[in-house]
Amino acid sequence: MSELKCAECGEPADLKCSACKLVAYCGKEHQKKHWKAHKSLCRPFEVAEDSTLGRCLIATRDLQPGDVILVEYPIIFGPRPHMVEEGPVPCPGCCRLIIAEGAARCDGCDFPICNPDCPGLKDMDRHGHECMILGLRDVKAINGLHDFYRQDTLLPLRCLLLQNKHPKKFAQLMEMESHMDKRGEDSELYKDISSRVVDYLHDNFFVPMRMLEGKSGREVLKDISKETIQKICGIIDVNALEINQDAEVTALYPTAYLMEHSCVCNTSHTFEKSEKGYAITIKAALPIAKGDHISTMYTHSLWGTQARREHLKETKYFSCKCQRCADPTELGTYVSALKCMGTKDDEPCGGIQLPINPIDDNTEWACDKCDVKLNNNEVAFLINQIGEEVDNVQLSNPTVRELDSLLTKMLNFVHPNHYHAYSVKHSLVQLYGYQQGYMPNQLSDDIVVRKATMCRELLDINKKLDPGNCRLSLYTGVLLHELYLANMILIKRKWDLGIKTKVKSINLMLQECQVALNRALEVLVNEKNSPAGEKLHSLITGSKKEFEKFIARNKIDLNSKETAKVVENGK
Ligand SMILES: C[S@@+](CC[C@H](N)C(=O)[O-])C[C@H]1O[C@@H](n2cnc3c(N)ncnc32)[C@H](O)[C@@H]1O
Repeated sequence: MSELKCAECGEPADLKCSACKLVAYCGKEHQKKHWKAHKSLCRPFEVAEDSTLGRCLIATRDLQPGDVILVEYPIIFGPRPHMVEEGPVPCPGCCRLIIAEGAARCDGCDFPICNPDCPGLKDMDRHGHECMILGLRDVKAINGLHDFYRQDTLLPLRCLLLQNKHPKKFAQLMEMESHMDKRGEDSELYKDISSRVVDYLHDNFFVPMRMLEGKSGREVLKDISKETIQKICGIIDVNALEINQDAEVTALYPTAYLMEHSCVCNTSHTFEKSEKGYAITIKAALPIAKGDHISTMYTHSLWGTQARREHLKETKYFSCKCQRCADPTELGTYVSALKCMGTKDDEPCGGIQLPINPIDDNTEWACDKCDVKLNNNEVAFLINQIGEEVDNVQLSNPTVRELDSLLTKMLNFVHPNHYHAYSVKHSLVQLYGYQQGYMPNQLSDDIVVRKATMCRELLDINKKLDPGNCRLSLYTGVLLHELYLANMILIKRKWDLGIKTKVKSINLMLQECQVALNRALEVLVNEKNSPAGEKLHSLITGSKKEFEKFIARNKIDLNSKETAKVVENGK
């Protein structure tokens, strides 16, 4: 007789839910009846094996945007595994950034901490367990804190510690892809991890640990081999997710890691706060049909194809061939397009250069108006040079004038939608109206119009690159808010001159403001746990109240005929 019991009536059952295989029923009728209760728990995907992707997730039923696909807790989490040579470091208890010099020290291991009452210090799922190992080194550092207390090695150590405390979780972890075949002993990465992680842990903590084990006759950790530590570092690099809330945490999840990459992914995810154990919730961001692959994005949506593919190859060891990578125009955005330098009848030809086959690393770039061709390396060289200049200017706290002139110079070489131009324009729209000399009352109408136009252009790019608002919601939120502010400057100027809603353009701008503010709050829903998202959300909520007061004070009817038109277009 079946050991399974029907989830509806408790009678013996042999019909398992085909989607999650976690519950069973005595028959179809009870399965149907139980669906309402089971729906939110049922996992709407199965794990499949693909010859290119490895394991991946396939939808087992149709999903609509907003449908929950998965909620789960991490197997392990800890401070980001990147070495910090100077500047703030994460507290091992809570991962919040602290200045190590002069910080309080942990009673158990002497690592710099945020404060002695940090609850994570004694928590065995956070610092508590590793502290026992770290405390075996009896030397303390006064100077050279960054070399001596290496928070970047704590996550690999926490992974190693799972083998005794949570052997099942350790086994789950070790099943993940590490790509050790591509990170062999001769690779720079292997050598770097050998000295940065393996030797550090061995020399400082595992040598005294083995001595103690010898004396006590009790084994603390079975496997501390360099192969296992290297593999764990590979697993972290390939599978871990970054949680950037008020602390910089890196976590590994038991199922979420199986999502494949796509540059136009169909899910979004959010993390609960530290108190709730950093549970991840993955939701459909676009309609997903039964049989579709469930995907996320491993790289930056606002990089061009060359940069994204190179990053994926270097860090995740595969060549992306997704719909966006395969399209020379990148979904009609032209974010990698160049201006052709060729001439026709002694005049600039006015054409644009695009890669002939963007998923071929040796592709040529051809002009749509003349015969000039460039090779991929020449393009990479030019784009890297422009990128370096953009980074240098952006880091120097630039003035509007400096950014404007950088943009003008850059537009001799790249399409106005190029991602480097995008980055400069995104900064500019946030400086017009804020920087001395460019305060709202100092801006000419032309500049305000320029700000609004840039916002609309960048929003159009965001919509094409990230239709499900999975990755660019903060960028989109900022742009929608700046569009509202630009419109309001123009509206108030015209209002003061007595030109009111009779004028169609003012009506349209008012309606665009309303749509922009509502949409901005909508797109920020998934950012509620990020400090930047929270701040922006409250700023926009304030603007919305201001806007509503303006509408009420001036008795404006936003429901005139054109409203429907604008709302439709804005959606
Ligand atoms: C986080 S893991 C995903 C799970 C993995 N497929 C497995 O079987 O464990 C990331 C790895 O999956 C593979 N992968 C993910 N997305 C891919 C894609 N779009 N094309 C090719 N390989 C992909 C790559 O090997 C990549 O390093």
